[in-house]
Amino acid sequence: MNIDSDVIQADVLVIGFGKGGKAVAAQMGALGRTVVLVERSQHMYGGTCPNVGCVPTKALVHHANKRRPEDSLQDWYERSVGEVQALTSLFRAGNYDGLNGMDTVRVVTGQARFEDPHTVSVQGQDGPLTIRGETILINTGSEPIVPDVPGLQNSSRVVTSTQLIETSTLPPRLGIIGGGYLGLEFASIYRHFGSEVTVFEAAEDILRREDDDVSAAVKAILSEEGISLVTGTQVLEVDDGPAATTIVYEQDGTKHSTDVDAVLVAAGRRPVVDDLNLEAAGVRVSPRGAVEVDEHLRSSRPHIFALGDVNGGPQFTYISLDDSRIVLDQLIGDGTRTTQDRVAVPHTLFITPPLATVGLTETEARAQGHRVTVASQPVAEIIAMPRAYVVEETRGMMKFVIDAVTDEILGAALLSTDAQELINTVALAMRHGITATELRNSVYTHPSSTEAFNDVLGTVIRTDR
Ligand SMILES: Cc1cc2nc3c(=O)[nH]c(=O)nc-3n(C[C@H](O)[C@H](O)[C@H](O)COP(=O)(O)OP(=O)(O)OC[C@H]3O[C@@H](n4cnc5c(N)ncnc54)[C@H](O)[C@@H]3O)c2cc1C
Ligand SMILES: NC(=O)c1ccc[n+]([C@@H]2O[C@H](COP(=O)([O-])OP(=O)(O)OC[C@H]3O[C@@H](n4cnc5c(N)ncnc54)[C@H](O)[C@@H]3O)[C@@H](O)[C@H]2O)c1
Repeated sequence: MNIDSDVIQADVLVIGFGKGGKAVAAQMGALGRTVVLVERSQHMYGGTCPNVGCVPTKALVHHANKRRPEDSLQDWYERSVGEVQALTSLFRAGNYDGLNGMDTVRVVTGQARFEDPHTVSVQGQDGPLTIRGETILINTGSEPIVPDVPGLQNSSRVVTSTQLIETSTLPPRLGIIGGGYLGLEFASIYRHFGSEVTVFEAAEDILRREDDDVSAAVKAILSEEGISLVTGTQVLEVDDGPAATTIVYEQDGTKHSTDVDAVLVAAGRRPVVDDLNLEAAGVRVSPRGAVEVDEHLRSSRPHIFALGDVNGGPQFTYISLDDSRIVLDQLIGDGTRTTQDRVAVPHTLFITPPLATVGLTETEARAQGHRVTVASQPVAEIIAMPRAYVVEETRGMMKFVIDAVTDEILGAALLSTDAQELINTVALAMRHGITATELRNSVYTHPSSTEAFNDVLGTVIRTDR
């Protein structure tokens, strides 16, 4: 690493230890470029996903579902939180050592702030430092939005997802504001741990993008599990009492209230840009608060890129990773790859069983002018998939939306055990033009969940003539 009059020089300076930035850092470091990666918190080496996001929450899904009826709720929960924290520590250390252990890469711990378009100052554990980067990557992620509800900001029982998963006391009653990805996943996790859960969603319904049959199947599972979904609601007030917090809300013109022991804010996340002093760098921010980027992820300063949640794109770890491919293509490739190249990007909502989706819904496909064939089955009736019975999870359904003329797979919604894996096969098939008939007639291992495709794709429930 070149040290020139107290200024550290880097070929590549990465701000934030997110997925995309660390992938570029590792690749550029391996090519012999000097890389400095600045992360503001020693608890966040590796970024949101392995520390406070995907990994711990999916580990909690796993632990919550392993609880036996005879286990004490609190003991099981506390043990689970401990095990998940041990796992995240392991991943955190691995992330730090993996990068900092490279001769060409240095991880600096502290808050980064632009001084000019090429210079960043760092305050914190390793600071004060000044770092000059030829190329700079902003990869600072996102943070929870706390809605402007009276009492919410100051309530001692309001928590973010990060705070909740680190608290070893199970809230007997959990209120969740927001019924999106976070809200529904946490509702499922905490219900399985034994909390009474109420979700307050402002929109008229949850999963509005999904077809009615799919969202009805999800809602049936959630409500059979005892999760209360309050939709089309406005939370009016959050009121701390000595023993509980009262959530006052309005639904259908009537005021109601519910007492809870903890309130999880799950109302969306916004890009982290506030402390970066982007004005000093001449980097523009969009009206929605994200770093403005073009399809190659270059900001208004072409040597400064933004990757992951901070650029206002879809907030998923695999999108941040894909951002790294675009940036690497700019730095060392032929520079043709863009955000527009992404097709058939799948998503999974990790309730139990998970809901994984890709492509168009039936409604969207018709709206786009396709004549549609729908193949669908409840999981319990898929004879070719004994795995559902083997793992004792026969709830859910699988649905494929197929072009009735070309046999092209337009989309799928899989509410099923292993759906988070299955959907990647469907997405790959869609990307490579494999038809519904080909996917149906493929040879799959037995007993596996993929075998379901042999049955479901042959079970046409309606087709447009
Ligand atoms: C509870 C939860 C569960 C999720 N589950 C999933 C899931 O199952 N699957 C999925 O794909 N996605 C999931 N997500 C979303 C996913 O975690 C994010 O989309 C992804 O982690 C974003 O990564 P990133 O590269 O944008 O940056 P991040 O991983 O968010 O990293 C940004 C880093 O920048 C640091 N930083 C910020 N400002 C500064 C500064 N000024 N100086 C230095 N460092 C700074 C932060 O401390 C942080 O470590 C989940 C999110 C949450 C909150
Ligand atoms: N499995 C996954 O891939 C996964 C899991 C968790 C989070 N994430 C990512 O993290 C992002 C953030 O998750 P999220 O669930 O916070 O955001 P979200 O945008 O998915 O959902 C937020 C929900 O809160 C509702 N809402 C907003 N203000 C409200 C209010 N005042 N009262 C009631 N409801 C309100 C919105 O209508 C929306 O349904 C997601 O968009 C997703 O990209 C992904």
